[in-house]
Amino acid sequence: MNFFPVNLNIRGRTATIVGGGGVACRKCHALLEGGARITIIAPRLDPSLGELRDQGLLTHIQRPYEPGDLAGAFLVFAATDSAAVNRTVAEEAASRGILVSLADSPALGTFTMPSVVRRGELLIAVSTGGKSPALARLIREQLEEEFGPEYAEALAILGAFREKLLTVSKDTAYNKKIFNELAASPLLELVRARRHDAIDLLLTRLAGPGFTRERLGVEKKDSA
Ligand SMILES: C[C@@]1(CC(=O)O)c2cc3[nH]c(cc4nc(cc5[nH]c(cc(n2)[C@H]1CCC(=O)O)[C@@](C)(CC(=O)O)[C@@H]5CCC(=O)O)C(CC(=O)O)=C4CCC(=O)O)c(CCC(=O)O)c3CC(=O)O
Ligand SMILES: NC(=O)C1=CN([C@@H]2O[C@H](COP(=O)(O)OP(=O)(O)OC[C@H]3O[C@@H](n4cnc5c(N)ncnc54)[C@H](O)[C@@H]3O)[C@@H](O)[C@H]2O)C=CC1
Repeated sequence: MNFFPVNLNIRGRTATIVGGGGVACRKCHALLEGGARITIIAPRLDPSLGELRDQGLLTHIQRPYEPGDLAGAFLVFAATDSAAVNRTVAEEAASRGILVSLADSPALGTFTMPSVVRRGELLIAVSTGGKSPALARLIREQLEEEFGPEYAEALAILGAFREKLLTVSKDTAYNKKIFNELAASPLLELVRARRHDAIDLLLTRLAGPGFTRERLGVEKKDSA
């Protein structure tokens, strides 16, 4: 399956999960990271999902799925242990033009979930086209070793630096040159070594005195 990757903004949008077991639980955690409003329709909820419900992080409708349940959903997950129910859910989603993922038969849906590494706003997603979720997980674990927490901080600096340069300079060719230089600079190593003064030197040498971490609003104190 040649999937098409996108990054969805689901903040405040409704994701409806039919089924409340282990699979629903995994989807639920990923959805909460994206800021979705979650509705779960299931006669039984896994205890970990019960905790999320008690914390007000999801709405639970405690009964089996009924036609019409998907009204208002932006995304749908058919995640029951019944293939027949999952198919019926997928048909309702399709008739309403809502994106749907089936836990048991990916080819019948319109999307699947990748395995994900997050470092701040850096998002690395791995899909195996449904061929081997176990391999997706293994690759994710390898990536977690390679891409440490320093990427979150470096990316915050790159983002603030870019936003400011774009507001003060309209010279696209010049800006592009500076962004490429900064992305290829030792910024990551400097962040890793917490050499904050050296980072300020690098930023100001590239773009001028207004570009210290303090002025960019991304300051961290030097470690002792
Ligand atoms: C198609 C897809 C649809 C979807 O759910 O979106 C799907 C389907 C199925 N998964 C199954 C099994 C397992 N799933 C996992 C784990 C994950 N599964 C995820 C995604 C996907 N799973 C989508 C494709 C992703 C891709 O293309 O790579 C991850 C990446 C993300 C997430 O779930 O959020 C998450 C890893 C999170 C992480 O740790 O990083 C493990 C490993 C484990 O649990 O350790 C196993 C056991 C080992 C194995 O089977 O490989 C079964 C068989 C059930 C049975 O045996 O009956 C089916 C059904 C089928 O294949 O038909
Ligand atoms: N996508 C994935 O990563 C994986 C997919 N699977 C597949 O997903 C299915 C679900 O797996 P688990 O969550 O582990 O199962 P589970 O048995 O833990 O949970 C099933 C849930 O579905 C609910 N349910 C059953 N009938 C329903 C109905 N008519 N309406 C609403 N809810 C209903 C149950 O109350 C329960 O909450 C498995 O049968 C398997 O085919 C399994 C493992 C991984």
